[in-house]
Amino acid sequence: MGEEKQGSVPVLPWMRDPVDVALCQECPLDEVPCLHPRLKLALQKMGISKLFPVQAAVWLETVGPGNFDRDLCINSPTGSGKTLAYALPIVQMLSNRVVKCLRALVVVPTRDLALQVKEVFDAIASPLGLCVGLAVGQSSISDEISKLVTVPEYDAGMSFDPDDISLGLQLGFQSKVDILVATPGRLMDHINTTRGFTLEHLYYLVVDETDRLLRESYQSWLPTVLGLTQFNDDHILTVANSFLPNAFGPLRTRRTCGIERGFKDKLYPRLAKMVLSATVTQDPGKLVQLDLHHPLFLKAGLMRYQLPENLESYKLICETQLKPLYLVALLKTLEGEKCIVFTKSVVSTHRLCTLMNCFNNLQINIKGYSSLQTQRIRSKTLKEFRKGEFQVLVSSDAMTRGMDVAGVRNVINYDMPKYIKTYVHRAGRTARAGQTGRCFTLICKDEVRRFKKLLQKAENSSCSDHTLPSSLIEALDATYQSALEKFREIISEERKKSKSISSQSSQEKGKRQKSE
Ligand SMILES: Nc1ncnc2c1ncn2[C@@H]1O[C@H](COP(=O)(O)OP(=O)(O)OP(=O)(O)O)[C@@H](O)[C@H]1O
Repeated sequence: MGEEKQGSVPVLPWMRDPVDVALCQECPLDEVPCLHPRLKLALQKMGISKLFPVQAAVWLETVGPGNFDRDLCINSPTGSGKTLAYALPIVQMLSNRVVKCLRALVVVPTRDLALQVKEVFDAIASPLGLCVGLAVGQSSISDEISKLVTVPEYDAGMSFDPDDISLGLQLGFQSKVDILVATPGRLMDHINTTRGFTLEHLYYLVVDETDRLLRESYQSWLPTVLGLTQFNDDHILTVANSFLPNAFGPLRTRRTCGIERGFKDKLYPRLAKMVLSATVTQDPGKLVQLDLHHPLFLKAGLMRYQLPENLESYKLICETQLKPLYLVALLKTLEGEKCIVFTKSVVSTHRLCTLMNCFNNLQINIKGYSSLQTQRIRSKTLKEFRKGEFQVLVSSDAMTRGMDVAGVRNVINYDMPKYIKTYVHRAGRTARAGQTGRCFTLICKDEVRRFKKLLQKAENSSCSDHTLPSSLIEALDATYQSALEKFREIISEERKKSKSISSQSSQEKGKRQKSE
């Protein structure tokens, strides 16, 4: 995760004059203008009685007087409720749709985040009769397709010639979903190969964790999506209309460059976009890819990066070789509270988990969570963590963007983050939705200055020293030494195993090459 090079004054003019979300008040549901009664009921069922400031601000710019006239770029702290901020207006706007077709696409960087976002949509969209789909590659592609598209009867069993997608054949397909939550890779699979999957009727595009998604191009998903939603071909529409006169009916969404929703004398809807993150990029080269229309920048606070209001940050200074010992001591003092421990890489995550599990009588349940694991294992681990079946989740950064786990009271940076962005996203796994939380960072003396400089880049970042009783450290020392011995044995076994596997596979490769 690289830090951007430019200074803190944004280059793009629309970023220099943001709407301050913090000036927006929380809004009780009774006072939310035009809120659909069933949407209100669904929110109440979720235990929500008022909109958070960012949700109220987005509502005003979308459903409210703003009427989606401008695309929104939203920079609001972790845990401030960005998911509902974009989900609510989409569901409200689609609540009076007559025919089901894919109208809203939400793109997120990871599968687990997609599952989380889908759950939020399900809770508010189902009561309004809207269907939400998932394209994340969790199940087989055919299974996913069967949940996304209805294949016309006349077409069932017909073999598919990809060079022969005539419009007539496309017409009988029907979307089974109104809203789709997708990761970029699987989205591209459907765009490229799933018959009947079309973005032609799309009204709303959400790019969540925008800065992360813009960093990686994922098979050019963004230009592809934008290209497909600017579809305009009168000839094809004429053919379509003569083939099945009422096939499109109220769905017709011809997109023509320069014809915009909500602007005078403009007849057809444009694709409305909402892009969000707690750390929105200021890089004009990246932002331009989103092709935002008259963008409105909604931002909380004065500084570029903001930590949650009720977060307390602490530094715990210790010698590098004693870090595992201090971590165990710290966890013991946290007495069973849910914690996420962040390391610098998947390898460090594996090693730290292994070492921690070598401690005799630790009485703390620890599990690793990383991209080295299969999706099934990761989902299982996350489920157990949510249920509180174990206390400490050890992870590296990539997988935890946007993760919302109730009751996480502490975040521990076992390795100091290199960038403030990383600190913001890690620390943001706690102190969510106005709750309190603590973020501890383990550092050695040499890192103190660098750490202070890093935190100065964020609002609400005051950081005190945290000390542990020396008696506790001394008491744990012998256990630590024996844990280290066990750990070395395990690691050397693992090395031997991986060496023998790699020599076996190179022998097999050699044999294959000889026989060819
Ligand atoms: N209006 C509300 N009232 C009460 N709780 C809410 C409200 N809106 C959201 N929440 C809760 O706040 C938590 C954080 O919301 P969400 O995950 O949308 O945050 P976020 O801003 O997207 O954070 P991140 O930047 O980390 O992704 C969730 O548990 C959500 O259920």
